[in-house]
Amino acid sequence: MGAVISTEGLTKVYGRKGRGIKDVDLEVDEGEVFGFLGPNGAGKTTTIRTLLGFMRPTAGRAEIFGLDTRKRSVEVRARVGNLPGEFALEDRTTGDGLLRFFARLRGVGDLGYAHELAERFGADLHRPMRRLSRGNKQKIGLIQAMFHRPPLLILDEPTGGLDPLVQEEFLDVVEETKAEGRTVFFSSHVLSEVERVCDRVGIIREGELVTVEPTHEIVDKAFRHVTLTFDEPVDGGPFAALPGVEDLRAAGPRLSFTLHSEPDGMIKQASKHRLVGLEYERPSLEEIFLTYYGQEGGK
Ligand SMILES: Nc1ncnc2c1ncn2[C@@H]1O[C@H](COP(=O)(O)OP(=O)(O)OP(=O)(O)O)[C@@H](O)[C@H]1O
Repeated sequence: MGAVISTEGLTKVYGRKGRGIKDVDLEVDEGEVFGFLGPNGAGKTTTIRTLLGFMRPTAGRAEIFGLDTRKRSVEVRARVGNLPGEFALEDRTTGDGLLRFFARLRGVGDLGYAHELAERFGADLHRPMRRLSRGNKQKIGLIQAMFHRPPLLILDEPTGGLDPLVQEEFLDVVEETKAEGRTVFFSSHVLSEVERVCDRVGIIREGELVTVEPTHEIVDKAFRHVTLTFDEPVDGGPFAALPGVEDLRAAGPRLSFTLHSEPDGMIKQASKHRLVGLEYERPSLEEIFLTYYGQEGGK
C-alpha cells in the first residue's frame, strides 16, 4: 500500500524567534491510523497546517496522495476531511446549516451519515454555533470533517473539550473508518486514546520528530508505577535487587517503585508475603516524553 501522507524535510520557521518545526519526515500509509503526539507548543498544529498547504513551508515539501499540497491544493482538499485546531465559528448559523453548506460545497447529496454522527456524538444541530459550548462546537467540527467519508482524515486534537463518553464514541468512529480502508491522522496529547486506536505513533518535541514507532512498542517500553501493600512491614531489599526495579521507597507495610521490566519477578517475590493491595499504573504521557528527552541527551 502506498503512502497517503509524505513529507520530506518539512520546515516552518516563524519570524526570528518563533520555533515552528524543523526537518519533519513523515510517511503515513493507506488504511493506517497514525497518532501525532506532543506536548503543548511542540509543533503539532504547525505540522498539520504546513502539511495541508495552509501555510507555506520555509523548506521541504509535503504530498498527500502523491500530490504536492501547495501546488495541487484544490485536489488535495477534495480528498481530506480536516478538523482545524481551533474550530470556533462565532456564527448565527446552526450546525445543520453549516453541514448543508459543506454538503453543497462538496457535492454531497446524502446527509444520512452526518445525522448518524450527530446522534452518536450528541451534537446539537439546531442552536446557533456562537451559543454552543467549546465541546459542542468541536462535535460539529468533527462531523463536518467526517460526514462525506473522505479517504483521509486529518484531525487536530479531535477529542479536546469532549466528555469521556463522546471521546469513546469518536474512537469507535475512527476504528470504523479504518475498517473501511480509510486513513486517519490525528494529533493528541492523551496516550490512552492513541493507544486504543493508532497503529503507529510519531512524537514531536520542540519542532522535531523524535520517534515514529508502532504504538505497542511505545507503550511496552514505558515503565510502570507499582505500589505493593502487605499485611505487615516487608524488607524492601529483595525487591530492590530485582531487575528493572528503580526508585524503591518503603513506608511501613507499603513498597513503591518504578518497574522497567515485565512484572513476573516482582509478583513472585511479592507472593512470599501476604499481599493486601496492588497498584500497577502506566506513566503519564509527560513521563514518556521525558524518557525521550533523556535519551536525546536531555536537550
Ligand atoms: N503564528 C505564529 N507565529 C509565531 N510563532 C508561532 C505561531 N504559531 C505557532 N508558533 C510557535 O511555534 C511552536 C509550535 O506551535 P504549535 O501551535 O504548532 O504547537 P502545538 O504542538 O500544536 O501546540 P498545542 O498542543 O499547544 O496546540 C510554538 O513554539 C509556538 O509558540
